[in-house]
Amino acid sequence: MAAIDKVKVIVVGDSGVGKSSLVQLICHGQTISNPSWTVGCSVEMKLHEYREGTQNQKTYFVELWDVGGSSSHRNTRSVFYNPTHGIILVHDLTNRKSEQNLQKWLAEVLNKEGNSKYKNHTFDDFDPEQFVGSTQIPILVIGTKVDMLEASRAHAQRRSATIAEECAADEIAVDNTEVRSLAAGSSSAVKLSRFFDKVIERRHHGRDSISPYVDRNNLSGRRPFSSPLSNPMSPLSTLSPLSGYSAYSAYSFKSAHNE
Ligand SMILES: Nc1nc2c(ncn2[C@@H]2O[C@H](COP(=O)(O)OP(=O)(O)OP(=O)(O)O)[C@@H](O)[C@H]2O)c(=O)[nH]1
Ligand SMILES: [Mg+2]
Repeated sequence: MAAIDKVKVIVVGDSGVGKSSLVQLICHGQTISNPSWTVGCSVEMKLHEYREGTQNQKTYFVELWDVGGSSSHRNTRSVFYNPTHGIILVHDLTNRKSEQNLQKWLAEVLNKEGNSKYKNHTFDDFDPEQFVGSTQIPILVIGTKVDMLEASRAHAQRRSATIAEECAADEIAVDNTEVRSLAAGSSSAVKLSRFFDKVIERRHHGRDSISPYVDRNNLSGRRPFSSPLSNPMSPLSTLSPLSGYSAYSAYSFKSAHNE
């Protein structure tokens, strides 16, 4: 059986916004009642049908790298960013600061993704519009805790332009405590699937792969990163490619969530 190609999507956002809950929902269609906070990074896998229903349909692995949002790990988490094939920016709809901080998260990932152009940018002078088109890294913005948002506040939240508008990225709002938030056929599920298709398109079918963000290692045709799956020593390598979902915490140390 031919190996299944994969892509790597980075999931970032402030601590407590709901990244791990979201990744569990995306990869396993389950909610987590009492998630522990993520120290380091936790990698979850999902099988995705690229261009489903067309003659180009093909199965890919999507690796979701759920990066712990705690600021105390800011200096070490950059190891998880290179390479990056797609970025999911997560904020808490009841916490406007968490949305404002998405600019910081985007700059952090893109800086560490090896693009010197933004190396010296401080967070304050970061302008996401510079990234539209030039990055080509597909971005998806996800607002969580929509269940906790009163209708009136939802309107208020939309006063200023959002990072999704500035980056011309798709945006979805979810309640991670409800499995039906990403029910098949829902607009959120369709946007998520379209985002994964874009990531795969650019990574495996890209026309101009010499973009500033191309995986450096891949210029020589080598595998862009040693995903746990490709490393025979990794517990993941024992996975049957047919397994629909698999959970693997590559770097996280689970501890009680200090709620
Ligand atoms: N009501 C509600 N609670 C949520 C939602 N998403 C996450 N939570 C809760 O928010 C808290 C934090 O969720 P996590 O998924 O651990 O957040 P995180 O972004 O992974 O946090 P770090 O690992 O510290 O970066 C938990 O108590 C979750 O149960 C949501 O959509 N609605
Ligand atoms: Mg987490």
